[in-house]
Amino acid sequence: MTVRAAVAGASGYAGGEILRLLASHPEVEIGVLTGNSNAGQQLGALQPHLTPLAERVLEPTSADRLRGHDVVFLALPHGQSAAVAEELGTEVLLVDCGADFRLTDAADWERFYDTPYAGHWPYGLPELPGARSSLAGTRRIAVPGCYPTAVSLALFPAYAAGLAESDAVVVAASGSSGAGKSPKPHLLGSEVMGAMSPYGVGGAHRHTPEIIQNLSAAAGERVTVSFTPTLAPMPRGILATCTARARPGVTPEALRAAYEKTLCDEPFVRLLPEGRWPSTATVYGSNTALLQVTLDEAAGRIVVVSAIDNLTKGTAGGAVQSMNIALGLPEELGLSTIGVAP
Ligand SMILES: NC(=O)C1=CN([C@@H]2O[C@H](COP(=O)(O)OP(=O)(O)OC[C@H]3O[C@@H](n4cnc5c(N)ncnc54)[C@H](OP(=O)(O)O)[C@@H]3O)[C@@H](O)[C@H]2O)C=CC1
Ligand SMILES: CC(=O)N[C@@H](CCC(=O)OP(=O)(O)O)C(=O)O
Repeated sequence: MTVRAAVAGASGYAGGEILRLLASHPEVEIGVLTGNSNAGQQLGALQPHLTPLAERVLEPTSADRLRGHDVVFLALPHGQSAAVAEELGTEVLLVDCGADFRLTDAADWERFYDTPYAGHWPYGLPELPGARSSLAGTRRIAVPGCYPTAVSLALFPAYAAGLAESDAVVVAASGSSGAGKSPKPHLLGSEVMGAMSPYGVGGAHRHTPEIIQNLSAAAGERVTVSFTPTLAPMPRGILATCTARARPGVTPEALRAAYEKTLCDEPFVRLLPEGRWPSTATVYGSNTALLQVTLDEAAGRIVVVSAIDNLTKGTAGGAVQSMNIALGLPEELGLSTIGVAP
């Protein structure tokens, strides 16, 4: 099978990472690439690491240009995908890396985003209970946010096994590429280098309802989440430290056994051997989520640390993994679990 794929937002970080993966996907042929302010430019001027595609020219983003492909990846700012989706028929598989179709509750959307609620699509985190069956054969995929990927993979096994009380506390650090390529004052090199800074504190970050949605579905009851994101002086990576009160009687052995049982067949989630802890460097450029879990018996809390590359498993890798499932291809095709070191 040859799958012809277009990428809208090819000049951005997410679009660039999608192209890095598609360029070595054995079943994909790369079709039209679009941008906005950079339309008309050669890709080589914007994404110089994508050498085989350097001479490709970006077209303006429009449904007409994206039509006629088997798959269209949308790596556009929030609020831009719905209009494109409406114009493209259901014969094309649309994979949206933005937030537009992630939330099932319109009220959550309206609280955190400033465009009208567009609806929800099958959610592209295949590891969550029931996700693979909703992705198989679908023509619409909502790729999760990068923090929700790291946090949901860390905590869903504890909730699905009924081991955690329904309030979680998460502190996560992200590399600066999570904020996209367009210039922002707090992302100037001199502001980011040498500092860790919190933002979106106190329930204000828009990923909070998405994390709650995922953990509540796994738990079968409403889970509350206190989520504190921080910006770290690195280009890529998320390290999420996630804790929840353990249910009475939970032992370290039962906790570990639940994680082993839930994750043992997952190609892209790896529970590390006891005593080893994840780090962002290890997953750089790979589609792997690394996890470690322990029980802090004195505090009565489950502690899970997860590391992902925000652009790979946190966006483009998750998008390609979900595309593979939707098209009936082997889930691991075109995706590497091998990182880059040092
Ligand atoms: N960065 C990350 O870690 C993650 C990003 N995402 C999501 O992926 C999407 C893209 O993010 P990211 O790549 O980081 O952002 P960037 O700012 O790096 O890229 C944005 C892209 O969208 C294009 N664009 C901007 N405005 C418009 C518009 N009005 N109409 C059409 N195209 C437009 C830009 O084109 P041009 O440059 O030509 O102006 C560029 O190609 C976002 O929805 C983001 O939330 C999801 C998970 C993680
Ligand atoms: C460091 C940084 O700024 N990260 C981004 C999250 C990136 C991501 O996953 O987000 P989307 O929901 O935009 O797809 C943020 O906190 O807004």
